[in-house]
Amino acid sequence: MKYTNLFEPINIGQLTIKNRFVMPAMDSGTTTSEHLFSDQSIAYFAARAKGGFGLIITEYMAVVPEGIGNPKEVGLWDDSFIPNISKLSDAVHKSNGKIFAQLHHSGMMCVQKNTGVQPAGPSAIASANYLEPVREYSTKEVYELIEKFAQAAQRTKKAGFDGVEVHGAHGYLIAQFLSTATNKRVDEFGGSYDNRFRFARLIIQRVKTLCGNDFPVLFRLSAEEFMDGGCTIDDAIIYASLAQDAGADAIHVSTGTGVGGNIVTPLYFDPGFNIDNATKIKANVSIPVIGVGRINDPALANQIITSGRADMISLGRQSVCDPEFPNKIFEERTDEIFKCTGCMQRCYYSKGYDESDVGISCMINPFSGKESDWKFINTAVKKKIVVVGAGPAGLEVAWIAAKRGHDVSVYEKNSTPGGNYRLAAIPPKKQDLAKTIHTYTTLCKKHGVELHYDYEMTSKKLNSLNGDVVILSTGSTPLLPPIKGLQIDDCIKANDILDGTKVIANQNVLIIGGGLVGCETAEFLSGYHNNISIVDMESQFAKDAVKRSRAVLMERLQHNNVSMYPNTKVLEILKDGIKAIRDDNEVTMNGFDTVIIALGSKAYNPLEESIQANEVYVIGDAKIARDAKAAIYEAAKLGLSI
Ligand SMILES: Cc1cc2nc3c(=O)[nH]c(=O)nc-3n(C[C@H](O)[C@H](O)[C@H](O)COP(=O)(O)O)c2cc1C
Ligand code: SF4
Repeated sequence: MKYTNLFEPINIGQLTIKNRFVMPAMDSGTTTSEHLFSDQSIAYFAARAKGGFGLIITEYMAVVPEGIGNPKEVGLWDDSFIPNISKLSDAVHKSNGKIFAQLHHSGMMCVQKNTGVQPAGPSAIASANYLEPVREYSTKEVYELIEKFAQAAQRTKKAGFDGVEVHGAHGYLIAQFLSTATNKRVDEFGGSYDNRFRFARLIIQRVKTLCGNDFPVLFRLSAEEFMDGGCTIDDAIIYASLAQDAGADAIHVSTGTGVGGNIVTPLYFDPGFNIDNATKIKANVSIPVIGVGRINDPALANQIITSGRADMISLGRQSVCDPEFPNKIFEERTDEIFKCTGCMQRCYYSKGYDESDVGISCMINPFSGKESDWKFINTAVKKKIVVVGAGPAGLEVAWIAAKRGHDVSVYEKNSTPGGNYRLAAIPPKKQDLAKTIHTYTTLCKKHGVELHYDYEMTSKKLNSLNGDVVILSTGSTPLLPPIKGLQIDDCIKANDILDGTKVIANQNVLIIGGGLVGCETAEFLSGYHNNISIVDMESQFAKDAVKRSRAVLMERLQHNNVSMYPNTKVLEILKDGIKAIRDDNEVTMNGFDTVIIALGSKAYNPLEESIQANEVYVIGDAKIARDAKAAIYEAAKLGLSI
């Protein structure tokens, strides 16, 4: 499908951007304690420009040292930063991309341990996140800050940047001035829309004065702040018009604040959820409007641009997940797109897999964030590689090894690839996980991997295949601990529900195990008019889920009237319920039609002992049952090293 409208050039002020794809500001996690971009940060941004993004916006950059929100935030407060940031603009320009710097000050969201000084903001109101006393900026200081913003912009211009984005979103300093929740000033910077906008207006105007009218200025704002007394879309429409009047060349419509949340939204928010807000703003201004928020699909991107709902689309996590998203669309290789699932597991809550795995990356594409480090090097010795199991780990290692020139075959016992990861796509709102598997199999086919399904591997068959290398990625099976009364052969497991083997409707259901699988199975079953209860011996349900996703999942379970019983250790499974210990008391819970087991999984690795190949690797859950993020990372590293 040719999505030609996405590749129409557009002007921001007098600057022409080659297409409609924007990479928004995102902390790369690889800047230095000297407040500089590292070689990896530069390689990371350059890869997105090379992948086709017409406009790259840097992660937020501090206009004054006391405004940093992140201890390693890149600085713009004096000229010494110019050589370092020039390297970034050069790298982006090499691929014909344009680069804007995001000008930032955290205001009341600063913390003293990072800045060394007491946080200050429009009013002496503490951030509910950090609970540190906040000082109110004097009127004189506000005027001084305006000058600092403009001087920072001027430095980016000297460093070859094509424009700046004034960060008026997400509850940082400028947004704090805009928000009725945080601006209670009685001088000319508070009390009315015009006054609350004065700080932003004077920054935009002063940037134009110092940098020239032809130096583009984007204004980013949050369409909704999701906090009591915070800005709503109606406020944002007014501020967007005021930004246009002040001389801004485009509006970037984001959402959320550090306190109200939803700057980065979990998978439960639908793709493109914020575009209606961009459209409302677009109806009230004549400058270009950029929309953002879980845009992860070519057809959706195209629809937004073609229908005129926004002028440009900004892809945060999708650009983390696949730096080549625009090029793959242009070259009609959409099946090869790594589609962001919204899981937040490796980009926002960036927990590396090992000590070398630092900075932003992606669960399904661990090459992201490794631009200066991981390379595909063709193999000098072509090996015959046999992979057993077509879950994400097996498929990932297969396509990477094949791309490097090995002869790779994958054998899968089921008729479809994906293993348990495929089942993880079944609960509501998790459909995008299915595309991960589709992408991996597409890449396998592209690089000549032979895929065999409905193939029950045995040691005899495996040895007769004579692989030089055998990779066992046979996944995991449900954990069934020896609980009294548990019928190992007959019990219903969460996977039986998710794979469609068992259909449970209009019943009283008890789920034993409140991990992510148990909770998501509860949500799935709620759609079949069941009355669900979950028990878990831990005090917290879905405790391993990322914070934001977990919070929304809990809200959704409450909305579905799922009853949750923490601190409940099952002693015995009865015909219609359980006997358990809760808070040192024995309790009986009965009257259930169905009891479902969701107690985790254990490695499934039946073949390792009898293999005769020289090189044998066990990866993913087959080694230790863990999450997909670890399995995929491990598989990618192996694929690059065989
Ligand atoms: C790791 C990470 C860091 C971010 N840092 C910034 C930032 O420095 N400035 C900013 O305006 N937005 C920041 N954002 C928000 C993104 O620009 C974007 O608005 C958000 O991720 C929603 O878009 P998406 O759903 O396409 O990811 C960040 C997002 C992520 C995931
Ligand atoms: S880790 Fe998850 S949310 Fe983040 S970019 Fe990758 S798929 Fe998207």
